[in-house]
Amino acid sequence: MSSGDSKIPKTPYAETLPSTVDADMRTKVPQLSPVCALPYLKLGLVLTVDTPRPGCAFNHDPLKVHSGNQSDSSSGSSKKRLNVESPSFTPSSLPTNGSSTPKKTTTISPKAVSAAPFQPKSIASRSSTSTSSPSIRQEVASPDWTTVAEAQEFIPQAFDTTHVASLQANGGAGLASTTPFDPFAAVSAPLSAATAVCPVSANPYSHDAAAGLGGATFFASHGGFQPPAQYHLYAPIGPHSQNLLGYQRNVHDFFLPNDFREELQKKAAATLQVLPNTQLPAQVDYFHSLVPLDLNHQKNAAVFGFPSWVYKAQSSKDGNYYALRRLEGFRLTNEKAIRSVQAWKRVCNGSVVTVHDAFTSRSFQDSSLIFVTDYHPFSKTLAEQHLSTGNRFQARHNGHVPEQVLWGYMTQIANALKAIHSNGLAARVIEPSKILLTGKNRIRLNACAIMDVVQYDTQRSVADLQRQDLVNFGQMIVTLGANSPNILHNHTKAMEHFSRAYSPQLKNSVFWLLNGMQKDQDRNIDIFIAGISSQLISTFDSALHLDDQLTFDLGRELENGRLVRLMMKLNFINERPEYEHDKQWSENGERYFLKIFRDYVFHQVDTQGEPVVDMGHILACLNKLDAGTDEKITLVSRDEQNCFIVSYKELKKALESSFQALLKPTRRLP
Ligand SMILES: Nc1ncnc2c1ncn2[C@@H]1O[C@H](COP(=O)(O)OP(=O)(O)OP(=O)(O)O)[C@@H](O)[C@H]1O
Repeated sequence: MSSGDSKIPKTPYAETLPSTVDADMRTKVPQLSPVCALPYLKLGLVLTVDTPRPGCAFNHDPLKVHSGNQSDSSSGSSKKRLNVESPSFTPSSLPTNGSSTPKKTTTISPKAVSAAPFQPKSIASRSSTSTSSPSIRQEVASPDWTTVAEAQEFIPQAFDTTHVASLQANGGAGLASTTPFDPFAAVSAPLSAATAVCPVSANPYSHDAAAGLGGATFFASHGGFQPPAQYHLYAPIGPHSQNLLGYQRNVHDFFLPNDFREELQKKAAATLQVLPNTQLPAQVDYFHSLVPLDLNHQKNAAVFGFPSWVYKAQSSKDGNYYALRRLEGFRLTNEKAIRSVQAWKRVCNGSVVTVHDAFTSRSFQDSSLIFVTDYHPFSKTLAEQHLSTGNRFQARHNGHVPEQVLWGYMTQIANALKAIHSNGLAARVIEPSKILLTGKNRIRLNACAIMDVVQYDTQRSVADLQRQDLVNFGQMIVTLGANSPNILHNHTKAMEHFSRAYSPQLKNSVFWLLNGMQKDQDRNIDIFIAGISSQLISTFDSALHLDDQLTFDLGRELENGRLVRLMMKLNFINERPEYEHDKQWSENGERYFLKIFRDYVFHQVDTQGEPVVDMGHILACLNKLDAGTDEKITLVSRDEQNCFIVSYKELKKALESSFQALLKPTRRLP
């Protein structure tokens, strides 16, 4: 226990919880009177028992935590306090935790035992022969996978092995068997989609013709035993804490990780930020509450030909927040120019900042062009991150950009360009100050659509502009790789630096992009994407890992919302002043139980009369209430003159009926 204590991270909830709570989640387990013991159903704890007084007060001793099968030979005093006749709680689905102590499995009703066990149909035929299987648990836990081995071999539907063979036979131009495919080293033949298509093969996981419907039949009800949902039992989802035993949890298991929570809160704060006494217009078309996002006041017309300013603003149409980019002093001469934004609204891609609208405005006492895009709170540009422009992040981030980070950026920009080019558009601005970093290594192409309006009359074709995108893309990577905004002024030096600092594959890819305008071979974003496919896979894998992590984090929060709703209900009911100073409402009947139950949950005191602040107790009690368990607790009135023994099941019933009574328009007390 003591070795684990030092590893407990600091509480992220210091502002909402006393500092003792965090460590207490694992170590402070109070001792309870026999009837009010065992509140740790959710935490999987079995407690020592003490009976100091009838009020269910905690006799607080942080070191008295025991599993049901642990013996504490070191503490004679704790043994004395142990009342062996007290019922010990054993969660029905809790693993034995390495203990050899046999567990009783009497929680399933006789009806349930006779019910058919759940089996995927694909293995049903095999296991149906083994009718001598002794228990449900064994059947479910050890399906016979030999049946799966007998199934037809899985072949992805859009992939044909003959395709690989034909490529290899074809001089290895497309796919070499030993060396990785690099289209930038030599002229490459793009993979033909037609050759990649093969007849649809059978899916071994489907068990009938309807399986093509997304496996819906697999999950359909099997009509047998449906175990009741046990929301109050928290299943551990990896990654797991190393220093905790199976029955232990700490407070971090129930909430988002600290840094993630902090990041989200900063984003929320940035979104809600307002600027009082500002000189900015109160209203710009249908936007209000403008907050400038630029880091300095220097006018810079280098990118668009007009000085540009960025503001956060709230829409009065839908109440959402947007980023407004204002081009100062722009005069619209051709109505068609601004209509080109319509095509950009259709570009919906995770690597592009979505464009919503564009209009001219005189709200700034001049003629301005305003672009409305998604607002990404707390973001910064790649220039701010890597090139020491701006001032917030200067010197802190201005180091060598690791190769994997550059590859990550390249795959995301490639993704953006793929979406833009396939919509018949060109980005036209790809440079570090116009790429937003909205999360860790997560970037989005910003300021799209603007050049299509301000340089509407360009004579260049879309194909030409798309090839120019490739060149701009390459230049941006070289600039980032050199950590210098002006490196491109000396082209040879830039290339030398890049070749020294990065792998040949990265260098070849970038050189290929830089030659985008050359007509020696076909160059477009699709060919580029095919060439960096191995990097795409590694970026994809990272994205999957992140997805797993977020799902895990979400799982931690999942039940918290349920508990908050429960607490809301309790507080709706308890101590309503409109009923004759509360007496008629809560001093009688079932609502009286709820009232003193609230004391039992939140207002425990120890033998010295000191408040017990233990979140584990609260979580356990509320979960049992929500589940309506049969466990009984003793509730003692505040004057200690009355004592009630009620089960959580009864309390749950009381909670529901009282809440329903509140919802009735003309409430009549039952
Ligand atoms: N859609 C957006 N959501 C959130 N913040 C944004 C958005 N667009 C821009 N910003 C922020 O606004 C600030 C100014 O952006 P801008 O594109 O003008 O960069 P800049 O470095 O000022 O470039 P320039 O010198 O060309 O004006 C940056 O800090 C950027 O992070």
